[in-house]
Amino acid sequence: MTVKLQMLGTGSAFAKQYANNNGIISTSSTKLFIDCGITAPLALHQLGLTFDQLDGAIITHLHGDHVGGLEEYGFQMMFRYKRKPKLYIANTLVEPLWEHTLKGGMSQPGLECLEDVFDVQPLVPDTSYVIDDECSIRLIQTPHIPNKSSYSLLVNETFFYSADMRFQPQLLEQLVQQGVSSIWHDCQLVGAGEVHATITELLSLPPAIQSIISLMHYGDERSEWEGRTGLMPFVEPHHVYTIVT
Ligand SMILES: O=c1ccn([C@@H]2O[C@@H]3COP(=O)(O)O[C@H]3[C@H]2O)c(=O)[nH]1
Ligand SMILES: [Zn+2]
Ligand SMILES: [Zn+2]
Repeated sequence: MTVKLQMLGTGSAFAKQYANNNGIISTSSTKLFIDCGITAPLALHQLGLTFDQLDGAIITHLHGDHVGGLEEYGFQMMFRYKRKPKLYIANTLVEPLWEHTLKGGMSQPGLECLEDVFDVQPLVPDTSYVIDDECSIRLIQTPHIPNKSSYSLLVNETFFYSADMRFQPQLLEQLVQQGVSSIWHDCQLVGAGEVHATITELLSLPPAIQSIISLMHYGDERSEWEGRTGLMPFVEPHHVYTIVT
């Protein structure tokens, strides 16, 4: 049972040296985007991949660096590849993703809801879903923007992918106690962490937790922080990581 994760990009929403923090999670039989932001179509192309090589996407929340590539993904799959990709998304985000994000560009006769474009798999948060023999996923609602739903992702109950979330030391502690052995966390290197965890906050975690954290969703200042992130390495874009063995 092996699950791999390759990041198309590891950058913050405003980063220009690193593409949006979007990944491709894969098992021997399934390949899914984790988020599909503005830069995802180009980043995918630069990796030598095409949309039809993926089975679908898992979506964490509705910011452009996480969903801004879905219009092109949906249209390419519809008109070029003639197949509906799976869209794993929290049940609370199905309607807003269509009404507030995609409808303006995608609605036309025959395309009137998200289900007309994607094979929508609405996920109930805190519930585990089997993707295939090797992989299960569970969404956990985590705080990001006040009054907006946003989710982190637990893979096989052992790998935690924060997506975008504020510093939640108690949650991280609890996850470790429940058996999580690897955490990929978004990280704001400069400025106040209003909607993301800052590096200063993450550096305050006990060494035992830091030692299982890798940093993603970082800004273009990354090079100034090499060697200054405690026990927490940066996730490298394009590197293929085995996240579950
Ligand atoms: O209240 C807010 C809302 C947003 N923002 C910025 O806009 C970005 C949107 O994508 P993101 O969630 O990856 O990162 C966010 C921040 O960089 C912010 O600083 N404060
Ligand atoms: Zn983001
Ligand atoms: Zn966000």
